[in-house]
Amino acid sequence: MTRPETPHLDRVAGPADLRRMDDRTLAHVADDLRAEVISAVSETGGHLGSSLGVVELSVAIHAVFNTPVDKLIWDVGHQCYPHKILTGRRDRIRTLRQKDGLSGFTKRSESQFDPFGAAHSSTSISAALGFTVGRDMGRPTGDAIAVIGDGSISAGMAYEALNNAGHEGRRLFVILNDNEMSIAPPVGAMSSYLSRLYANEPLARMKSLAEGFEASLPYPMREGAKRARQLVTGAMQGSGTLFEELGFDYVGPIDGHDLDQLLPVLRAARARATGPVLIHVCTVKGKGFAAAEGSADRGHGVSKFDPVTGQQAKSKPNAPSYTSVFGEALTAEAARDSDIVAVTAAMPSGTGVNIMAKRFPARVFDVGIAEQHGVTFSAGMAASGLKPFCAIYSTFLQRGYDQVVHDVALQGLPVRFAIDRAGLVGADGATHAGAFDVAYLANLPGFTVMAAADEAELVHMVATAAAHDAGPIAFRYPRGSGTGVALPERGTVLEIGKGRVLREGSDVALLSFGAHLPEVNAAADLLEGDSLSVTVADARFAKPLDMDLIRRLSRNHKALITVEQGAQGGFGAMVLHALAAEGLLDRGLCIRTLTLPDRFIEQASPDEMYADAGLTRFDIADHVRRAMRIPGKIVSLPGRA
Ligand SMILES: Cc1ncc(C[n+]2csc(CCOP(=O)(O)OP(=O)(O)O)c2C)c(N)n1
Ligand SMILES: CC(=O)[C@@H](O)[C@H](O)COP(=O)(O)O
Ligand SMILES: [Mg+2]
Repeated sequence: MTRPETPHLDRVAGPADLRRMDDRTLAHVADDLRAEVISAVSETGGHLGSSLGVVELSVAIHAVFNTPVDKLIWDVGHQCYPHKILTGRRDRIRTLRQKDGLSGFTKRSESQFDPFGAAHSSTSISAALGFTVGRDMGRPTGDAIAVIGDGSISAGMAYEALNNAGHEGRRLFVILNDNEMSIAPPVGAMSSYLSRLYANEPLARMKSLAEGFEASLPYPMREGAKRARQLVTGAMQGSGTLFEELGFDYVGPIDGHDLDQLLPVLRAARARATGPVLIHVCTVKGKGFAAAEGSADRGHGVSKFDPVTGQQAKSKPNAPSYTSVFGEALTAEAARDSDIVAVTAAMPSGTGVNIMAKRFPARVFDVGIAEQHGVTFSAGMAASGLKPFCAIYSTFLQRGYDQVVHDVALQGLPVRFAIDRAGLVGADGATHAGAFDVAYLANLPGFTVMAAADEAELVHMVATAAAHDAGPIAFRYPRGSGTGVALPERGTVLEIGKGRVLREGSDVALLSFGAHLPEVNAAADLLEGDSLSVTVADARFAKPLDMDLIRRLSRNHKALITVEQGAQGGFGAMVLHALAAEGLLDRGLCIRTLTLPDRFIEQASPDEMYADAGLTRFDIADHVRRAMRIPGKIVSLPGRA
């Protein structure tokens, strides 16, 4: 595919080159940069819309601030592609999100221009404040600049940071990148508040710096700023913006695609700020690429596409996604039981609850990026007698863990946790890999923890969760397509704590928990080729464990191997504890617990990631052969500790 001509961008090896350019040239660089982002992402897929929205902002920040001495922290980091191109990574930008390629997020190990890694939202202001303290305590660090989106600033953590930063009063820059979009349209009172500020155009007031700041702006912006200040002050009857009430100087809103506004405002702020400043920048998600700007999610996450038409490459899966099966099954249960409600934290389509929302809009709640609140809100609804399904990705639920423990588990409330993206997810990499949920849930008293081996099992688990009022219950399932099994007309309520045996053998028992079952079955086939007689069982439950099944497997086989798509401390650990407690390990049973290794797995395709983790069918078979001491058959498994 022909690549765009980018003569101005070609002159930029790093931000220092931007600082030598005049403002007109910077505008040309921005145009080239936009073309380069579109061209690169058309080959890799990724977070296109957010990156296109900050092209001018990326140029302006690097042109005005002294990065990497000044610390630029992108919230979430999904909008960092222009930043990567400008900071010496252009030659690798077409490896984005691939094995051994550039991360799709900021990453400390990748560049000195990424001072703080991210991928989960709303951390940037806290991290930036940390850098300012480092600076003020003599560390070799300059200014700290956090760039945070209107979606991400709706999270509790961002308010905690604003509150603390306003109180600290240290010189700190927060740039609010307001594109009036999250992944879905943003929700909540904060979003409405920002829209009202947005409506107060034209721009600029800055309470303590106001006169000097306005004087430093070029005419006619100076006049606009003065007018806006009077207008806003009048309109708000003398009160400041929320940010000012929190101790920040507020500048804005300004047009984030106009370098003639961005550059002078950033320069003035940099020259004059003595305390925390919030610069409110309005941008368009997907800016400059019609297919992105015109799509419902503004090109938030795209697969490879035609850079001219924007047409995305669509793979044709031969099975529905787990997410859509969950959404349909939940909707079917909700149709039968009007007490069922659902909660999502800003991911209605990612979690599939949008399917229920179409039919029962009043019973589906998008709380914004607010996992902690989402969990306790669900707990409150459960306490009132409703049946909440709290649908949150495995890694994002980590953020609501104390709420899971303190508000749900401790009170024994029947919140149903639908945990999508369990296991390795591919291109988003380690930050989004759902590795820990079994370990962090199965140790909680009273919790029931299930994992779906295929999409039909998922339907049964939704029915089981709907029927389960005895306490909290969770079911996990992976990203992507199911296995293609036939789906039941209606889910069957599973007996709590009962697994199932899928094939009976006598030498070795493979006890699978969750969606790795096809790989476990394939390993069993390999082992049967070695004349081993193999039992394959699907545990279904990590808690409570099916002790009858585990006793039987441990007594009737020479080896018992557990397999799961999760970290150490999860299902295998539960089985080991139970076996040890019953003295079943004392009789020479050979047992192995196959989990993800004790390290983070870098981005690649899910299959490549499981190979890296040592969890392919060949790895499983080799573990069995080693356990059974069958030398000579073992395939080498280098370095997978
Ligand atoms: C804790 C957490 N929850 C959910 C997400 C998923 N997520 C990634 S980007 C995003 C929307 C962010 O919106 P905004 O900050 O406005 O940035 P924009 O995409 O509009 O540029 C969401 C919900 C996440 N990364 N982290
Ligand atoms: C940046 C972010 O957190 C989301 O956009 C995430 O990449 C979505 O992942 P899925 O594609 O699995 O929904
Ligand atoms: Mg946004």
